[in-house]
Amino acid sequence: MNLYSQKNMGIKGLVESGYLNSIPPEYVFPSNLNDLEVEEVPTVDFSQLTAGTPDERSKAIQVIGKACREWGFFMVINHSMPRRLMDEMLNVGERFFDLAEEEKQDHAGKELFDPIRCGTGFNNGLGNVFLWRDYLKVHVHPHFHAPHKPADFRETSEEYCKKARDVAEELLKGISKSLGQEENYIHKKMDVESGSQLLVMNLYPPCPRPELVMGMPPHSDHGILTLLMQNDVCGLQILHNGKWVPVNPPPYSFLVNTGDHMEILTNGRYESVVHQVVVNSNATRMTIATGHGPPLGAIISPAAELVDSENHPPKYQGMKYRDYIELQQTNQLEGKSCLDRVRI
Ligand SMILES: O=C(O)CCC(=O)C(=O)O
Ligand SMILES: [Fe+2]
Repeated sequence: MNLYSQKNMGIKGLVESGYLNSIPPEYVFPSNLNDLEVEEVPTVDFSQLTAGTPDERSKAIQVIGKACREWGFFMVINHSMPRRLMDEMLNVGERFFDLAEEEKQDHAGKELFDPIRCGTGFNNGLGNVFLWRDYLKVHVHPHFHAPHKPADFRETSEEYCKKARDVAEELLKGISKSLGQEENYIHKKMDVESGSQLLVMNLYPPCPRPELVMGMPPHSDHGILTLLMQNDVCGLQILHNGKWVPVNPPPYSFLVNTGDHMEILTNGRYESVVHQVVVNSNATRMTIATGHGPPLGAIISPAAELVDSENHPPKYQGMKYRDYIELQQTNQLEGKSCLDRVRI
């Protein structure tokens, strides 16, 4: 089988084809798994943030602020997304990846900003290493899109994405407060109302030699905030104080992280954090992320309120969000190398 047909088939197709006697060399990824550290990622109780007593609310805001300063990642429990909907979303995602290759090809291999794009996670064709991951990416805000198959994808994902926005907006209020600003501060600065929202479904099939491959290489997310849920299979690792920390989120929680545009807006107070995905030999992992960002045409610079020319001069220059995404996605993903391009 040649590389071309592997790319067309996706990693799921390759794994299920029965051709996989050994790991094709294009998938072998240099290992960085020597420094694993077990640590507890902070947890935010969403119900205390949104419906708690004033005391509970201010404690929740403190937890968020500390998590953003020290981790850039936190788990969210007791949130407003119905469990039923999380199950339905995983189920419809699974059925999307189960579609015949020809049906998925309707959405495959198109341009970066096409509303619906699916494919297999080779490193944008630039690097030589392929990733052990198939994906579907759908632009769901300000204009909603959905693949036409499975038939219930549209209805389920529309409800899910809307409710994910609600959760993200409440968290952004808490984050704004934790910065000492009024609750709609980030909302206004980033024009979240007409902001972009991207739905990403990731499928990581089992791999006979998981230590040789990578689900997703170390990277930071380009937007403001990412909300991630997974089936019951773990694999995400966060780079924290120089060590990789594996994350075990409780069932039905969200794993939330701040992206590069949060770092830019807050002038580095809340940094985006590098994370990666490893795979395993016995179970398929599926994750569903919604990435929340400013409008594609917006240029975000460090906020005047968070800059002071003496102690905190601006650290980043503004770049149109669309150009930033393009820069990140058309270069080989490597840690925070994209953010370095706008660093002053
Ligand atoms: O699948 C995961 O656990 C993380 C995915 C991710 O980092 C991303 O989609 O940016
Ligand atoms: Fe990510």
